[in-house]
Amino acid sequence: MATTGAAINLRTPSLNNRLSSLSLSATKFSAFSVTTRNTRRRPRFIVLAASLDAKPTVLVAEKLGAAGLELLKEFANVDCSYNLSPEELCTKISLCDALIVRSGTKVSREVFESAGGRLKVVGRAGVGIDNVDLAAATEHGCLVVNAPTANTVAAAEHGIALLAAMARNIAQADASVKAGKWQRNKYVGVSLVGKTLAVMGFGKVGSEVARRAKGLGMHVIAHDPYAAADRARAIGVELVGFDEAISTADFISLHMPLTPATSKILNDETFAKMKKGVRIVNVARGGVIDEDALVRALDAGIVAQAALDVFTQEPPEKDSKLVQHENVTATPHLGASTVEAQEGVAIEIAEAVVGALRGELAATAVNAPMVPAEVLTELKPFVVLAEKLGRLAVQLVAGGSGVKSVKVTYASARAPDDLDTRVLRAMITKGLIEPISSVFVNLVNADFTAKQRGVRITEERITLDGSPENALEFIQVQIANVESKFASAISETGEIKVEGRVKDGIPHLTKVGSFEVDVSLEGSIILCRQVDQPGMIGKVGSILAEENVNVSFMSVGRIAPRKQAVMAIGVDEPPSKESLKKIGGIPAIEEFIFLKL
Ligand SMILES: NC(=O)C1=CN([C@@H]2O[C@H](COP(=O)(O)OP(=O)(O)OC[C@H]3O[C@@H](n4cnc5c(N)ncnc54)[C@H](O)[C@@H]3O)[C@@H](O)[C@H]2O)C=CC1
Ligand SMILES: O=C(O)C(=O)COP(=O)(O)O
Repeated sequence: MATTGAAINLRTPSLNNRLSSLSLSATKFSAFSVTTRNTRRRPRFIVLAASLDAKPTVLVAEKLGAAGLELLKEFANVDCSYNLSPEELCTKISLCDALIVRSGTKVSREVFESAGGRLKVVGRAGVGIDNVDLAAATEHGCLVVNAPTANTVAAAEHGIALLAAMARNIAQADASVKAGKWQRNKYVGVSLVGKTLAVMGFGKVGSEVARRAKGLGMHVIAHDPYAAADRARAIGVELVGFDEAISTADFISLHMPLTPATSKILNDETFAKMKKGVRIVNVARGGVIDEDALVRALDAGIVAQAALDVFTQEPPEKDSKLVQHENVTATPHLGASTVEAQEGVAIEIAEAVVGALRGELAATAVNAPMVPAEVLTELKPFVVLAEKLGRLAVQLVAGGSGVKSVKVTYASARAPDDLDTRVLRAMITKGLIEPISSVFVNLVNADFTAKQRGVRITEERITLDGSPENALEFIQVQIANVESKFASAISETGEIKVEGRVKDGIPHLTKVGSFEVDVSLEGSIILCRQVDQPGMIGKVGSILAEENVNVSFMSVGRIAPRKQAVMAIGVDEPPSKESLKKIGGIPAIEEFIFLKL
């Protein structure tokens, strides 16, 4: 039943008038299309999909570098309110489009729930996002971005500072001198040179610590289940297993994130495996150490000293046994606190937040796929196509059918692993779900929302021959086990099927059911199935012209001359019910549907 044939394009600024006088027939061409240039609008790549007509409001809840604040102020109203109580934060948040925090603010589920859907982005001006409830953010479609690079060196330098200060009792000796004492024998330290340092977590900070420790003449080993051995080898570090790292080290420096898997990773059991007299530095997160177990290990002399920048509870209790321990050096979470790092972090997070509010995909998104900028640029028109195909497909479903199973097919000459379809899948989901619910869907919550609504989306790749110049040839969306309001949208295999391509940067609908059409996906669309005969385009065109509805694109796909045909008409304005009724009343028209894009 598939239709074939060439398409011709006639470009004209006022198509309706011409159509009514020309009464064009489709009989000469198995596919015929007319487009007007002036209807082209640059599709905006909206990820957060919220139109910010007024200036957005950004709540900055912790101190941020001046350069970052300036950047934010150019784009948004900035409310700097520090030291808010959890209740105050929940009250304020419903008036904010974005929130910027550091490690001192808990962005809990209640915050997202109190936001009433307005909060679109949380910016973490730093690395660790353990203070943000990511699951709640994702469920509420709120993007979380961080500033992962600007404080790396500062944190590594602080780690090294603590390492050296601990080994030479700097803090204790300083306090002693200030107390009027001169205790040269008490504060004899240990040397770093030749000692083994185990870097736990060989990421950005860990590898910078390793590099610096090598410069101090230390033997550096590292443990990181996800790090590449060649990256470690390149700086002369051997990657080893967890037990080997902790049992051979004279010094252990922690640089992994706090996650359920790393929570209390140092505990009674693991302290027991360490060399007696080991020294520990923690610039990561307090929660990676069982702090009570550390106190026991310090008391038992298993751990000779600890230098801690981070604590499970910040600030810790005044009488915390750990902080008060004479072999503990403590700093108040200062790892990222250098002038340089704070300026860098502030700029990094301000750019990420403004970009996200503008609808750009954030490169530092924590709860959404991170897609390289060049890939995004290439996929942009397909992203628009994907959403519109989803939107069209779901509007073709007959009421009460319930969308449960959707298959998306991507046809491309690219190798499957050379095409990142996550953004496309998210946008198809957005298109499918938004027209039938009040849920706001974006790249962040698309998969979650689909799952929650019981919509199963499967993806399939067709690898085409030919040059992989274009990222994609076409995208097909099929909805199985449903009835359609427009029977012609059901394919030979029984699913609702729509297919689209990008032509000249503009998304086009190129197939409905088994009918090949060609209509640019702008404005809205009328689909009609009719008996193929002369004068049909003209008749429909004149009805639309009567009420000044501008036709942007028109195409007819048919199975055979003078048999059934599907006419797809792109319109800039939605026609009135009366006009649609008149179109439906044309004797040769068997069924029709009006679809909003
Ligand atoms: N004290 C402070 O002010 C600062 C603290 N940080 C903390 O340092 C942590 C590390 O920061 P970056 O190096 O920038 O992050 P990163 O993401 O570059 O590195 C973390 C590394 O930990 C590894 N890892 C994950 N699970 C592990 C496990 N079970 N065992 C060993 N390694 C594991 C990862 O594979 C990754 O290579 C952050 O999560 C943050 O909590 C970061 C900056 C400043
Ligand atoms: O970036 C991180 O993970 C940090 O721990 C830095 O925290 P801060 O921004 O100084 O509160």
